[in-house]
Amino acid sequence: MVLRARDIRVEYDGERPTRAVRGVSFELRRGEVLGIAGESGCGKSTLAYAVTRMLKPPARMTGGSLTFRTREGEEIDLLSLDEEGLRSFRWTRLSMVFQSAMNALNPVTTIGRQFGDIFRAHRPEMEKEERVRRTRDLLEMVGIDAERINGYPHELSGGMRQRVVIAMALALEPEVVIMDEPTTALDVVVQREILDEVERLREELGFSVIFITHDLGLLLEISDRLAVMYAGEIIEYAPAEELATQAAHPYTQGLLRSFPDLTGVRRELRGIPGSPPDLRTEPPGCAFADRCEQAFDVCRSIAPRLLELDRREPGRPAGRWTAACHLNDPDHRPAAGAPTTEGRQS
Ligand SMILES: Nc1ncnc2c1ncn2[C@@H]1O[C@H](COP(=O)(O)OP(=O)(O)OP(=O)(O)O)[C@@H](O)[C@H]1O
Repeated sequence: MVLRARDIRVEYDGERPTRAVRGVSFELRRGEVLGIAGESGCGKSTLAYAVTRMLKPPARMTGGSLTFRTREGEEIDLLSLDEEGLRSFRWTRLSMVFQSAMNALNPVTTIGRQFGDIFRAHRPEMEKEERVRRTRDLLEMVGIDAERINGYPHELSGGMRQRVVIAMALALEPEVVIMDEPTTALDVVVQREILDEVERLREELGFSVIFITHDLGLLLEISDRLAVMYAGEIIEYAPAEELATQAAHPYTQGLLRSFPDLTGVRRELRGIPGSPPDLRTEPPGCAFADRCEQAFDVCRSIAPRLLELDRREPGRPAGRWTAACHLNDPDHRPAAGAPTTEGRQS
């Protein structure tokens, strides 16, 4: 384990507060890619900002704990770090790449100087020569000509700028990199090249990744395990490979039906009808019930718990599979043969 989040809760203050993250727990293992999927507005980015301690008002963390275990074995309570502690923690232990990150590069400063700023702040002992050498290495590592060190961001394409941002995130050899829609703004070919690059670097350098996107197909390809979010909660958490064929939660099943089969088999594409609930409200029962084809009476009155399922993870003994759906709960699911469908409300 490198990062453990327990019962994270985040609200956006307001007349009626938006409860954007509602008790999320996960454990990131060393060297793995953990994918976080879910429709727009389900709280993925808010969770990423909470984990990196970058939430700004009106967002407020109202509960939970975050523990980081360093490669030296020391446990750090991230919520107890002060500004100074956070500054040295970010970049060196954990770094972030956000969707618009490529636009965050300073337009009037050379690429080399922007890397230099990171090294000067975190490795003050580094000589100038060493900083330049390291920057050139990093640029080449992400497939950019080292001569670009003296260039400006506007001289680079969007894909190249995003590569620069990824190189910066890796500059101090962090143990965890959080990527929130890092390639969404780029065309498919460039996106693929960058993802292949990230995968290669991860194998070479051994960092763990939390990868956030609404693109479930992409996540199934690149993740070891996947957490599916709905209305601020993780509703299924499972090994990615198996999730594609054995999803336990009707919402995950719906997401899987919403994009073409990776093997190219033609099938009818059906999105999930309806839209996610307003996160300022808190109706009883399962947040997905109104959109669920398999909902039954209990779903509208009792919120399902995230339960461990009896699923095997071949070759991965430590694996766990959890889902929050009454259909998987022996205490609630209808008896075999009984009707399970009330019919979807429209
Ligand atoms: N600054 C804010 N003030 C109030 N509510 C906010 C704010 N930012 C986000 N929210 C709300 O918090 C909820 C979660 O948003 P969030 O951006 O985390 O979701 P997401 O899954 O990352 O979606 P997307 O992929 O569109 O970014 C949404 O209901 C959103 O409207």
